[in-house]
Amino acid sequence: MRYISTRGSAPTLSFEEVTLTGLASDGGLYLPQGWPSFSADDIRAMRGQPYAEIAARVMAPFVGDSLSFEELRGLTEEAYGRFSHAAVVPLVQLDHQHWLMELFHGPTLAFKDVALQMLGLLFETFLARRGEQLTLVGATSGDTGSAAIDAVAGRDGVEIFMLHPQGRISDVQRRQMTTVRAPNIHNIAISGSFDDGQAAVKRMFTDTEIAGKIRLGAVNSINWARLMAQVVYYFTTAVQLGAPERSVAFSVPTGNFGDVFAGYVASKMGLPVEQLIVATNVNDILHRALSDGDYSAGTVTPTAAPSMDIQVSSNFERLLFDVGGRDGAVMAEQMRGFETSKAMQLTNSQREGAATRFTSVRVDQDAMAHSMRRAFENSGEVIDPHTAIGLYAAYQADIAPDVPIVTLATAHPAKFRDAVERATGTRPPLPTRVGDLFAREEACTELSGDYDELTDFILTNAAQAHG
Ligand SMILES: Cc1ncc(COP(=O)(O)O)c(C=O)c1O
Ligand SMILES: N[C@@H](CCOP(=O)(O)O)C(=O)O
Repeated sequence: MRYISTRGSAPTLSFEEVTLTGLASDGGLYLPQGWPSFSADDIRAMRGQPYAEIAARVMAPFVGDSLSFEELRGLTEEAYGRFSHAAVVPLVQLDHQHWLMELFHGPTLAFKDVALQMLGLLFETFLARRGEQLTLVGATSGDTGSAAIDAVAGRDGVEIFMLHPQGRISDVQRRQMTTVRAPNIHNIAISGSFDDGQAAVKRMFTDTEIAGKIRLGAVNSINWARLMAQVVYYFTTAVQLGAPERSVAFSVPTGNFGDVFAGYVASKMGLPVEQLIVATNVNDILHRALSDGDYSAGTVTPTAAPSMDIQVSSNFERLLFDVGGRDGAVMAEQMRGFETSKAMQLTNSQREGAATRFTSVRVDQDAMAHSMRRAFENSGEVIDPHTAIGLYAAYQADIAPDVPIVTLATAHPAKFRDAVERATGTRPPLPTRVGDLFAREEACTELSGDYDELTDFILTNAAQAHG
């Protein structure tokens, strides 16, 4: 399997190279040259298999010859052995048509663990094999940060600089990052939004001065391996609900468009996906883009679902490239325009291509709170604000009554205790695996977010730069 950039002028790479590279040197995102496909028999044969086995089967065509199947299965067993639920990603039925896919049983209580536990092991395996080191840079609106830090803390060959928007994430999210003590972990709080942090991180990957000094790697979903690992749970869930004989719809709380894009990949691989419902909060660039072609970024509004407070959705570029005819030159031109004006109009072929699989719903703060209350009162389920947005959209969407609709429960409610308590009157306790979070000491550097200040800080503190 080879990987190509959405902007057409970066070198094509193997899976091992793409995992260690992150963003393409032309500023684009890497995608497989073609989509692997599974037959109905392949999908049927997944029924009853453990999560780690299905994960290895789904990832194998993407990994190609970078790992043998046995090596890959060894890694999936190790990664998913760290989850606190035997099913890894269990399903909970709410009523005759609605299910929750619980993605928060990993070490840091959000869906990011599913991919980042795997990515940490991939980094370790590939770097040891090459005898190389990697400096990871990432931006987080709350969950990627802690999952990435947990996945690499104390590991050889990697260090991480994680940027979060100061004051715009929950206390639990912040402490899950800043209380981890290991010499290879650097937390940075910047003034501004997640979008500001993500823009700085992306710029670092095309900065030749940095490339001359350290090797950078990505933990955000700009890294293809992140998305690959997220494709798996669409398969494990759909086969439990009757695939390949039965089609399933998914409602996905969306920000950076990574999780829902993984669902799109699953459908390209042959999984019968009825529809992908993109659920946004009031930071609704994706809803506007999918409903009337207007992809224009406004300022980010802080909400009670802070992990989705995103206006520039990185992975949307992957979708536009794929549905728009995979023309790197056209995509590069379109994205250059967007980077200058922060606005673009989707072409007709992009709109039509997206409409074949995606629909969208914008969920405001009142609807989100109503959704948390309704889940609690009707089913006794305490759900977090992000999941509530997905579930609200699931009930709004126009899906035939015999099609199961699965909402991705992307975070544990305890991560957002204040918002959950306000909506439901119930304060979820912290699970024991993070029980002493508020007794631990925090460590974090505060920076303005200015690009030169950030890169100076990274180059001054990166062990690799001095190694
Ligand atoms: C809890 C939670 N839900 C939903 C999302 C949105 O996912 P994505 O950015 O992949 O669209 C995020 C952040 O990514 C998140 O942390
Ligand atoms: N919601 C994310 C934002 C980063 O998205 P990613 O999937 O590209 O890492 C977060 O919680 O940090």
